Amino acid sequence: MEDKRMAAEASIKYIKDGMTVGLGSGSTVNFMLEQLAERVKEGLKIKGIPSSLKTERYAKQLGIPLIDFSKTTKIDIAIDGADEVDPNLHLLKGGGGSLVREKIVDRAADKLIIIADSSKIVSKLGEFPLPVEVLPFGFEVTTEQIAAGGCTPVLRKKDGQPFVSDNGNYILDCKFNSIEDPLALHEKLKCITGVVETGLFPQMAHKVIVARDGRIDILHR
Ligand SMILES: O=C(CO)[C@H](O)[C@H](O)COP(=O)(O)O
Repeated sequence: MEDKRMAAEASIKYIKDGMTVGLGSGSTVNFMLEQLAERVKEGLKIKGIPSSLKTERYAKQLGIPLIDFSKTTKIDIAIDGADEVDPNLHLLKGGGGSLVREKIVDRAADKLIIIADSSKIVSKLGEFPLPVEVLPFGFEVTTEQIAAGGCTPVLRKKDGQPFVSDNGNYILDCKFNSIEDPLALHEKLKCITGVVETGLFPQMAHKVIVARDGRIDILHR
């Protein structure tokens, strides 16, 4: 937890006065929100665009000013977490189930900074089951088609019921073990009707701030 907090703190210096800031999701991002709220109290002027309802609620509770995404398409910087980061800075995300909105916000940003502890750094993506958001309609068929690609999709559940994303969809956690080509796999999955989005974020991160045993490393693409 301390490393997540450190990585979060190291990202704050990239947020400058006047910026529109994409706010990712997850426990590491929550540390960033807490520190950002402190800067806002000290006078930093920013507008946040949250990437999930959870982040929106927490940012509001902390007093971070938000702007309606329908009012702007320009995001200066986005700060987000990740479940896995490979040596090319390709990301696997969506452990918290917010991958679609995260991808929209992160892609819209001029710069995407990922904050993580060292447990997220891997040589190959895929040990963490890949979250794939699918439409509830016909999801059994979609599941079969995804499984034919060489993985075991498991419908994410919460309190015994299917987990429902902020967009009203289901999440399939797909264990691939090792993903050779993240971009190719993403494109293949996106061709399946019923797949809304995958948790693969290839070629998106500009910087990854990693904290390991109290030390910060910055990885660049
Ligand atoms: O992609 C995400 C949510 O959909 C998160 O960024 C990812 O799961 C990392 O979470 P945490 O910071 O809690 O380890």
